[in-house]
Formats: sequence, structure tokens, C-alpha cells
Amino acid sequence: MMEKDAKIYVAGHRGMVGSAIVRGLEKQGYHNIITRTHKELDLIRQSDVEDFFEQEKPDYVFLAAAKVGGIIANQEALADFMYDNVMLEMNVINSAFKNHVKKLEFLGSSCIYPRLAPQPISEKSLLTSSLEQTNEAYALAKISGLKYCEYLNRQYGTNYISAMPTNLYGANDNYHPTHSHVVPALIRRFHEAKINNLKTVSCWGSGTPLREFLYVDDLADASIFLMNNYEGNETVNVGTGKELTIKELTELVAKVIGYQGEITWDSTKPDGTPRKLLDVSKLKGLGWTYSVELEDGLKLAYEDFLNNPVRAER
Ligand SMILES: NC(=O)C1=CN([C@@H]2O[C@H](COP(=O)(O)OP(=O)(O)OC[C@H]3O[C@@H](n4cnc5c(N)ncnc54)[C@H](OP(=O)(O)O)[C@@H]3O)[C@@H](O)[C@H]2O)C=CC1
Ligand SMILES: C[C@H]1O[C@H](OP(=O)(O)OP(=O)(O)OC[C@H]2O[C@@H](n3cnc4c(=O)[nH]c(N)nc43)[C@H](O)[C@@H]2O)[C@@H](O)[C@@H](O)C1=O
Repeated sequence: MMEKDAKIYVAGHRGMVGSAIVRGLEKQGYHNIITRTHKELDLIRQSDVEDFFEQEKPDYVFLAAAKVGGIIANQEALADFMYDNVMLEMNVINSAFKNHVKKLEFLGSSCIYPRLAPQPISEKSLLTSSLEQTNEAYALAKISGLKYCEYLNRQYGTNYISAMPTNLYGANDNYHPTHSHVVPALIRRFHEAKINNLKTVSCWGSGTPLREFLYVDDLADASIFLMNNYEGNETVNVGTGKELTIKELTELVAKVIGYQGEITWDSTKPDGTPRKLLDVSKLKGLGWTYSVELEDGLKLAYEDFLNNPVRAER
């Protein structure tokens, strides 16, 4: 259990996940949280990261910094997604180890599992067959991070854990029109279609892939829960255990936003993995379940989008 006055470093605190973890920690009474912006500390720079850990000596670390993006961002920049993420993870985890951080939690993603893993996807599916090509580089980087935590535990007896969230959405998301994930992309596109009275909105792929979505404050709550309640080398899936097709998602987003036009499908865009539903029984067994249903979370996310026009521009 983290002590309430423990020094906690949240890496990536300006991102969607990192900012939700900071909110969650503050809500639970943790008050000694340290952060650095990307500008203040580029986590790819090894000696800068080492200096930071030597000076600050955090007790606990949540690693929520990463180069992140949706299907097209990943596909277009395989090399950058691998380099940035591998370097950043190794620097932070290694510096944590060298500076005796008591516990570190590494955040990966459900894309670490094989493209055609049996569904729902158990933690045991890791490295059992080939990855989805559109995000292979990101997945390999994330697998390296979680394995490095496991290897440190096995070789040196550390207590580093990893969590694998399903697709996330919510406050402070990235609403870039082409490089974001599907939920923020749809919120922006349907909103713009509504205010411009457009008759049709074009979405990507066939609409048939199945996805699972978790509201980011639930993910933050689960991350803090795992830091306080889980020890082990095997990763832990974090999701809802519920899925829907992308077509159903587009209809739900259109409903929440109040867009009544037609939805068309751009088959030149990739579908990605056909189905990605996490088996969340391990997390449930530990005592945690999600609380925000998708439609309610989409309403919260849309509210956030409307209230933050500057971020919506990025
Ligand atoms: N979003 C999702 O659907 C999912 C996310 N996750 C995981 O959650 C974590 C966070 O994702 P999310 O919050 O969505 O992403 P964001 O892009 O919103 O946030 C990532 C943060 O990391 C920072 N960052 C990136 N590179 C560096 C660097 N070299 N040095 C310092 N800071 C850096 C970014 O700063 P800046 O913006 O200034 O570059 C940003 O604040 C990731 O590990 C991701 O894999 C897992 C599953 C799904
Ligand atoms: C979290 C996860 O995120 C990525 O994997 P992904 O699940 O494929 O994520 P996505 O959100 O980009 O797309 C989901 C589905 O939705 C369809 N889709 C429709 N219309 C839009 C659209 O407008 N934008 C986007 N992005 N997708 C759209 C799209 O074609 C696909 O079928 C990886 O980065 C991976 O590394 C990762 O970790």
C-alpha cells in the first residue's frame, strides 16, 4: 500500500491517462506527486532521466508517458513508435531500479496480444502468435517494457508490475483528426458535421471490427488499485469485458452528439485487428470492476471536448 505522503512520480501527467492518474491520486489523499513536462524532461534522453531520478528519488512510479496514437498514426510511423517507446521505457524503468524505487507500474496496451488471440484475451495469450501489423512496432515496444519489469523482478527481486488497458477514451484525449484513436476522432467529426449541417460523415474501414472501451478515470482507479493490491510478474488486463462493433460505436457517438445524418465507410482505411476483447477475470478476482458505462463516458468525453477548445485543436 502506498503511504499517503509517499513521493509518487507520474510520468506523462499531461496526457489523458497520466492526468487521470494524478486526479485519482489527489482524490485519494496522495499529496506528494512529482511531475515533469515533456519539455522539462525528455524521457528519451538517458542521462537526463538518470539525473532526475538521482535528484528526486521517488518512492513509486506510474509510467504513463508514451508515444501514443490511433491506427493510422501507428501504421505511418512504425520506426518512431518503436524507438521512442523502447528508449523511454528502458530509461525510466532502469533509473527507477537504480534508485531503489519501491514499486513501479508500467502501462502497456491490449495490442500486445496476438492479432488472432482466442477471445476474450487472457494474459496467458502473450507471445503465442503473430501481432497485428498496423501496430506491431508499438506492441513490440510495450512487450519489451513489461518483460523488462518481469526480468528485474526475477533477477533482482524488485516489485514492478504492468497493466494492459483496453482502448481508452475520456477527458484530456487527443482529438487530432487523423492521428487520434477512434473515439476522439468520432467525437470531433460528428460534432463538426452537426455544426456545419453536413449530410454525411465518413468513418474508416468496414465498421465490422469489435472493440472494448474503458473510460479513463476507471483506468486511473484500476491503476492505483493495482499499485496498492497486486504483486506479480504476469501482466493484468484492464477493461470492461464488453464489446461492440465500430459501426455500433459510430451510431452511439452520433446519438450522444445529436448528429442525424448518414454514416458512410471509407474502405481505403485499415480495420486493424478484427476483435480485441480482454478477459478481465484476473482483475475482477483481485476485487476491481469498472464503473462508467460507455454511453455515460461518451457524454463526459463530449462535455470535455466542448469545454477545451484549445486542446481539441491539437
Ligand atoms: N489512449 C488509449 O486508448 C490507450 C493508452 N494506453 C497507454 O496509456 C499510456 C498513456 O496514453 P495516453 O494518455 O492516451 O497518451 P497521451 O498522448 O495523451 O499522453 C502521453 C504523454 O506522454 C508524454 N510523452 C511522450 N513522449 C515523451 C517523452 N519522450 N518524454 C516525456 N514525455 C513524453 C506526452 O507528452 P507530450 O504530449 O508533450 O509529448 C504525453 O503527456 C500509454 O502508455 C499508452 O500505451 C493503453 C491503452 C489504450
Ligand atoms: C489503443 C490501440 O489503438 C490502436 O489500435 P486500434 O484499436 O485499431 O485503434 P483505433 O482507435 O485507431 O481504431 C479502432 C477501429 O476504429 C476504426 N475507425 C473508424 N473511424 C475511425 C477514425 O476516424 N479514426 C480512427 N483512429 N479509427 C477509426 C478503425 O479503422 C479501427 O477499425 C493502436 O494504436 C494500438 O496500438 C492501440 O494500443
